[in-house]
Amino acid sequence: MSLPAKALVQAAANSGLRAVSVRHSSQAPKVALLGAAGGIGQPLGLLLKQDPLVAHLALYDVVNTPGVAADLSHIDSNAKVTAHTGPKELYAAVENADVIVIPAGVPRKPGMTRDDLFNTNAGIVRDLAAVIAKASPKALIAIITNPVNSTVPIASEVLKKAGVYDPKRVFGVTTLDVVRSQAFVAELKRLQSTVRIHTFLCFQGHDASKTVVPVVGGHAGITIIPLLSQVTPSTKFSEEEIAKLTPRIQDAGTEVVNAKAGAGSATLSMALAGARFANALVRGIKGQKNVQCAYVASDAVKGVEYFSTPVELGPNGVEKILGVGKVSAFEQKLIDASVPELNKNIAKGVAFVKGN
Ligand SMILES: NC(=O)C1=CN([C@@H]2O[C@H](COP(=O)(O)OP(=O)(O)OC[C@H]3O[C@@H](n4cnc5c(N)ncnc54)[C@H](O)[C@@H]3O)[C@@H](O)[C@H]2O)C=CC1
Ligand SMILES: O=C([O-])CC(=O)C(=O)O
Repeated sequence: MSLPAKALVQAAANSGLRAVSVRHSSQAPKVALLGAAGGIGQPLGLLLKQDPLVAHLALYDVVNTPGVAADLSHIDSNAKVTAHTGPKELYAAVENADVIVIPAGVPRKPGMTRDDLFNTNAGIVRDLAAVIAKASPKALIAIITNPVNSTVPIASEVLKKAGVYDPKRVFGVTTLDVVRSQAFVAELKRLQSTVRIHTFLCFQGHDASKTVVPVVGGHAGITIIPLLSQVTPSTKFSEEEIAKLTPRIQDAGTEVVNAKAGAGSATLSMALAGARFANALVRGIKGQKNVQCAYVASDAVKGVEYFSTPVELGPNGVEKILGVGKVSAFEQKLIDASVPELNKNIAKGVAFVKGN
């Protein structure tokens, strides 16, 4: 691995990419969660309620918010919980928010692609972004709603139309791809390094909580590109392992959709990933710079306007786009193949807003 790439991954590890920080400051961050009563929203609300950095958790949904808020408000952590239901209460939910996390929208069923959600979810994200543009134009916006490759351009276009767009403040959440990659790599390498001493099995090697895998590109199919050449601790993979792991990571969302057999898509792992990313944004706001992979407006890769890479987060959102670093020939091919697919997804999102 090249030195800059190594430094980048090390920086990610050191920056607390994985850990929930417990440092307090005098600021009192407000986090608004839109889609709070859903499959992701409820466990994500639970995790955010327990994040010591969150002072106010504003829960918004079109249904069932009061029950979720009453339930969460009985947890003995410091975050104040407020409930906001229906479009009339959206403004109050997002007003003065530092971070807005959006898992509002429908999930996939078996046989669907993420793009099949576009017709329903594009309008949801557009309408939420329009209110955010008025009520909280400086908030950092973390979009979970699929298809992320298109919903991020949709929100961005709405903010542009309103004259308040700041490319450093709009994020597509790709943390689940990172979380999964870290889980799968650690599992594979832990199994490989299990040794038998007499009758005991001794586990050596990869600790999932210390494995760091950058994932770049976007958040659908071939646009999800795990950089296995940049794993830390430094890890060797055979060509066969790379050929198996890469599509497993790309199709991991579908693996969950199929296993849930019509009952939705990933919710629990996504809640963890969303909470980790929201915590990183809040830490950045508080001046604790840290590195995360996220799908943002980016010039990291030629010919495409939005791309996920490791980015440094700080008080104003994206402080620095760290790029893809040194990649293998295999990974470069995947990056090249992702560009036309991403451009299609981005153009569809942009046209949705401009045509309206
Ligand atoms: N970025 C990622 O890695 C992932 C993204 N997702 C996506 O997250 C989204 C949500 O998934 P789930 O929570 O499982 O779905 P869900 O159907 O369980 O929950 C969605 C919630 O959004 C609410 N909602 C619908 N329209 C709304 C609006 N206009 N304003 C506010 N809330 C609204 C619903 O009432 C519901 O409570 C889906 O689009 C799914 O594809 C899911 C997993 C991973
Ligand atoms: O696969 C889906 O539809 C939900 C999702 O984005 C994921 O789990 O990565």
